[in-house]
Amino acid sequence: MVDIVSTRLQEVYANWETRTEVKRNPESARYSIDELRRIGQQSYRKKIHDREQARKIRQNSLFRIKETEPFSPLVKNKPSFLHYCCNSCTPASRNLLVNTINKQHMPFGQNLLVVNPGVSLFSKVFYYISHVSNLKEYDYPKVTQTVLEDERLKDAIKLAAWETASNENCSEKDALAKAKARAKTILENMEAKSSNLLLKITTWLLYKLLPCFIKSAVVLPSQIEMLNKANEAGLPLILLPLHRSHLDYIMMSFILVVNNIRTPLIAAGDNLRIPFFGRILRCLGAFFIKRRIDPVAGRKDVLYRATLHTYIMESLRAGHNIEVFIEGGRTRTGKPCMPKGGILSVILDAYMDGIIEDALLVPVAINYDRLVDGNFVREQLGQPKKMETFLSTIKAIWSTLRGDYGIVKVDFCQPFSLREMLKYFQNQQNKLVKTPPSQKTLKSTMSSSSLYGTDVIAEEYRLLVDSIARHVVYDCTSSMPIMSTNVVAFLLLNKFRDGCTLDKLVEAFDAMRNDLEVRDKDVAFCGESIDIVNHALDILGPGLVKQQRQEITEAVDGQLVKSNFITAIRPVSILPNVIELSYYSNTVLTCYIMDSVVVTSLYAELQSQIHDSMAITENNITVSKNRLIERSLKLCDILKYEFIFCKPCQEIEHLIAETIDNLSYTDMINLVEEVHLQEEEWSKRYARNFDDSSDEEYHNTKPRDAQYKVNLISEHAQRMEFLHVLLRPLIDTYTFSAFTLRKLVGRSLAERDLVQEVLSELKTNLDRGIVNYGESLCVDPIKNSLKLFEKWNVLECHSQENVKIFYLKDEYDTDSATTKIFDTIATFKWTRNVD
Ligand SMILES: CCCCCCCCCCCCCCCC(=O)SCCNC(=O)CCNC(=O)[C@H](O)C(C)(C)COP(=O)(O)OP(=O)(O)OC[C@H]1O[C@@H](n2cnc3c(N)ncnc32)[C@H](O)[C@@H]1OP(=O)(O)O
Repeated sequence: MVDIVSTRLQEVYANWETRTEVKRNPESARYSIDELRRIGQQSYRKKIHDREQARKIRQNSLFRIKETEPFSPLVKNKPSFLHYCCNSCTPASRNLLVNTINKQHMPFGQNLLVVNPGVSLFSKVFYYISHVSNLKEYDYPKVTQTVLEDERLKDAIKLAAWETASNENCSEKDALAKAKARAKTILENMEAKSSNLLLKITTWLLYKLLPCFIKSAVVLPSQIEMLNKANEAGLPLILLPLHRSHLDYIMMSFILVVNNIRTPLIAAGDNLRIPFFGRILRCLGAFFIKRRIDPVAGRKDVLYRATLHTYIMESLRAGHNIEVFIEGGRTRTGKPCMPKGGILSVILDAYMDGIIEDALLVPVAINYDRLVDGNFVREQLGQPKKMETFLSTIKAIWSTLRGDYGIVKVDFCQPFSLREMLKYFQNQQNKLVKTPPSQKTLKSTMSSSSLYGTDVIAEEYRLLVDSIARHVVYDCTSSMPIMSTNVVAFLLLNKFRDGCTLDKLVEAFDAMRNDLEVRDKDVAFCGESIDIVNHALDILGPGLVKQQRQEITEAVDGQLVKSNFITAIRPVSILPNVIELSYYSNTVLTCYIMDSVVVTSLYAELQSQIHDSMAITENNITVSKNRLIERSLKLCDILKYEFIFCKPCQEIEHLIAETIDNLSYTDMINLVEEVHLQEEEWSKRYARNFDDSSDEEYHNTKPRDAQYKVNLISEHAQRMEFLHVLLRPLIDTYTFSAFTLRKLVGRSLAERDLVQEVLSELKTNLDRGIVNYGESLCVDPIKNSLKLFEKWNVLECHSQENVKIFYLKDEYDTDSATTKIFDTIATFKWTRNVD
């Protein structure tokens, strides 16, 4: 247990040791500039080289290594399954399958859909039934009574009764009875009733059904072992997955059940409380919560909050594990959403109130070759979400069973101790605020009134919950399995938008595969790149990617000679298909986000000085590092609701500086050190990069500027353009959202209408060729941009009958003021005339 926690902490703050070493031993910070540059470049290149070597070794000895692993017995090759899969898929997929499933393990994990037949005759004939019936059972205590008897809930009931009595003019006794009945109903509608029997039946059913539409469900054996250890630690596990599909919670529970780990209670939106299925979900661990906690905006539903709060607290006390989809819904864009802190804050409350001694938080990332739930294109083009019904669920299940969705990969991150995490944040806060630790302690005494924590929440506490939530989402994103379809979609949209040959695509795929491994990403495919690319193209299908066999003829001695066939590949880059393709591509975008931010800022900086045509002709364009950092910071601020750029414990400025250094190591930009930088200054800055960010001495020394020369050699210019293109669709969305603000001058608009205005502005400009990317027409980023304008105090929003109404703040209620906002964002839009 201690191991898990300490490893986690080691991982999270891995390079501190190196930094502290530089700090402890100032001699090491006194290298010459050249030496430091050389060390930086060498270590970067060595990393790439080591990765490449490791990859080769892994590829050659993959199965030998796996055979010696201690976790193999559960999985065994089962001919009927392989036969079924191979018959139901295309030749390319079959190749990939034979490469992978035929072995005991997938090279990138273990396929959980395959079961060892066992030794007895019964288990050989009825291996699934035998396997499922031997699975471990757990006690899932109900907490109804303890919740209803909780003193704080009783207080909330009295408070709600008092409010009703004063508002509705009824007697206190009647109001109290009403409030009590309501609390009971809320609890009945909410609570889970996990049943071992139903879990086993469902597991058996899933063994039968999952292979109909997915080829394999892969997870690393070492992660399962880690979870098993954590499960045995006697602390509640808080599973925090990112949410992509309805299959997420099914896969999560399935993995836990088949590995004999206690299944959690899962916070499910009450839109899933549909007839029949709702009951089943409840018996499989779902507890239903309102998606929006206060139905009437501005009025807190005290009774509901208190019931939910107490229910979670008591469930934790009773030893349940909890699973929360921290984003509060499925991502519609393929990028992670910003986390919600409500339920996480209750878990923190449970620790602070001493109800649990600690909890293990487990970030989880799940990814699919193809999304089972169809796509979100309708919603992203402004149509309202269709609510789940009994009939729609049946239809969805039926169409899912007939589909081919490839591989599912689940990645469990290392659990981290809530207590350790809080201790760390507390230390950070103490250092920052410089108050004696005794005054800053987070461990509160039992809070007297903790109605969902609301009346005791300090801003500091909110930030703390928020930081943990962001940390979790960051961790999940970093370890998100990258599927073959993600890479292919990413390359097609950003590198080969006008099409390419299959050979070119495979070449680029290979290069990106290496690059992703260098970046420590979880690449969820193996085998020959050509097979993988074909598999991805099959899975994406002709709706998203067009493939055409073309005959190439050559003229020899004036005569046409028949030669080769080539396959031409072309992404379907028109609306609405391109939005779906960008969903798959966006998973990879998060891996390149910092590079793209810096390069986009570099373009913005160049745009402001591009009039110097002499510099271009002489191939002597330079930019200042500080200006680049400044612009990058601005861009990060603009896109702060789109991406979590770094962990809350990291400083974004450092990350940007590091990205600039990395770009210079790849020679895309070259440091012109002689111009401004003194040796001593460089040493200091280098030491600062390795330093604990809280060190006062370094905070107070503002580093001097450095100049970088942009390398215009074609290879580097192409790479730069590629990184630049990645953010252009989003920047277009934000620019036109800012442009539309002028429609609010002197009036207000409902959120839906405002979003429609931005969409139609984008559509008009897409038709005119001013907007180049169809994927810019996307509701989620538009809503995020409105959130940004609210944060910038440009927009104000109030709710009227649960509809958000937007209007401009007084100081921005003019054309010129809105134009300023537009200009701020449009700086990052590379205009055609200089393109
Ligand atoms: C073996 C085979 C098995 C098969 C397999 C079966 C599986 C069978 C299970 C099915 C299971 C389905 C699962 C579906 C998956 C979903 O349905 S995902 C959707 C539902 N889940 C979630 O949303 C979870 C995450 N969401 C939250 O935690 C949200 O905060 C809530 C609780 C939903 C509320 O959201 P909201 O109304 O938008 O309000 P929000 O702004 O978040 O804040 C609410 C309150 O929380 C508190 N709060 C919020 N942020 C903070 C903070 N940073 N610090 C402190 N307090 C905070 C405050 O009290 C706040 O109130 P105010 O003081 O602001 O008034």
